Amino acid sequence: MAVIDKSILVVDDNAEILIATKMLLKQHYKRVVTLDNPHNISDAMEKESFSLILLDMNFTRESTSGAEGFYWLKQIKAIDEDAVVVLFTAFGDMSMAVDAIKQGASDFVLKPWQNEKLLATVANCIDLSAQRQKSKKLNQIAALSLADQNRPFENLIAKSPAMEQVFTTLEKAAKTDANVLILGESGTGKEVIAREFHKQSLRANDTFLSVDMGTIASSLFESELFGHAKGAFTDAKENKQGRFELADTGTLFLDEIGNIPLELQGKLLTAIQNRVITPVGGSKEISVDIRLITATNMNLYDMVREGSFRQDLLYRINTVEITLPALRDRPQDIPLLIEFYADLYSKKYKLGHKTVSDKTMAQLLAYDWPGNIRELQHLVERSVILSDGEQLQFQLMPSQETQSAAAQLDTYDLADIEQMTIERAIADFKGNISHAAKALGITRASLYRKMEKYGV
Ligand SMILES: Nc1ncnc2c1ncn2[C@@H]1O[C@H](COP(=O)(O)OP(=O)(O)OP(=O)(O)O)[C@@H](O)[C@H]1O
Repeated sequence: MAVIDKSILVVDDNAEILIATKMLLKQHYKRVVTLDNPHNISDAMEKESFSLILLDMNFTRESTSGAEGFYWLKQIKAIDEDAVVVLFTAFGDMSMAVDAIKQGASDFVLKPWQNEKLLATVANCIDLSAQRQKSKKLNQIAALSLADQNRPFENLIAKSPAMEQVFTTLEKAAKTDANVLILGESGTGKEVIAREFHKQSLRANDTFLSVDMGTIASSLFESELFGHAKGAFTDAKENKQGRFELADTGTLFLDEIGNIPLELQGKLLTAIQNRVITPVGGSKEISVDIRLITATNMNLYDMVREGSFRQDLLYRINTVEITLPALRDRPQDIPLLIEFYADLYSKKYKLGHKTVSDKTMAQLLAYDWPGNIRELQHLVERSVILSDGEQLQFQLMPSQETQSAAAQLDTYDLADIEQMTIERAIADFKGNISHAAKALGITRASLYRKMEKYGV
């Protein structure tokens, strides 16, 4: 019979019981650790993770109340609330069993035990806990992916020669586990390409987890990435897995990698190098198997020169490096993208087929597209909704000069001033949302909210 790669801890003051359980369990489980003194439990748990702990209920001679078992159960749960504990007692009764389960034990075994029954209980509890862990992980992934569910589509429009180069690299590198760095202006499709890498990789059937480092408060970076132990800080009410652990066996996409503060860059480097993380407030290292893809619209090479990005981290994440062309540099794709989104939004809003006149298309081709495909997508959506008749009309963003003149308009309306300032910042930073948000003194997330509000 195959031995399962799991560790089990048995705690009992009776040496014969320890020997007997060890001999029995060793035939089925790779590692069985025994302790005759419950005071050593926390040390043992610090050193390794156990899939199950078999715990005696009475340690002091003459003791039959089970109170000690309940005490140690509580201690174990305080160290790891997900620990699977099966209690052992010679004096079990139903009410004690119910109490033990209420206090977090997974099951109860009466001594003397029948080997078959003990093995079945251990196997069931381990299975149940694995299922619980899996569904906990899926729930956390589902919560994180809620925003993704609103993505209108997964298609990729790219026929231009500039994008061909990108696809050649993608085809060569997708099936390897090499780290990938995707560079490019905001809205050029970095996340779309990262997803494509995942879809074409050997991990395609596993999780793709995207984390926008631009929207996480810097005080929470570490716990978001590496997780935290219960009690690690005031709000840490329970153990929480970080994004590295949630993406285990899949792909982790760290967007806006340039936003990671220097102090965390070293920790990130260690995690990527060793594929091992330690949750905040935790003492145990956890191995993670992830494929790392990162992206940014910042110039990481300049940041290395300025000392705000670690060179060793850059060389670790850029094994494969792709720079996505700006939309203005792939004009062949503009008509295809406009057609695609016009069709998508016409169907979405049930507004009938829409077309673009040659004159309008010429204007669109000559336009600079500072916000790249994201801007095109929003413009087409707005145009589908607002254009009268079958032909689409567009309101293109005024040039920087017109924008500056507009900013000097004499108005006291705060909302107007806010909108103008936002438009000016976006134009000044050529659609780079991170830089514009920084200049405006707000987060990227709140800049996006304001852009939505003003229809920028
Ligand atoms: N090739 C493409 N075909 C169709 N739509 C695309 C393509 N590339 C990107 N898009 C769309 O453009 C929008 C912006 O793409 P994405 O979020 O991937 O850009 P980004 O470069 O990651 O932006 P940011 O730097 O702001 O995070 C998305 O709505 C995406 O669906």
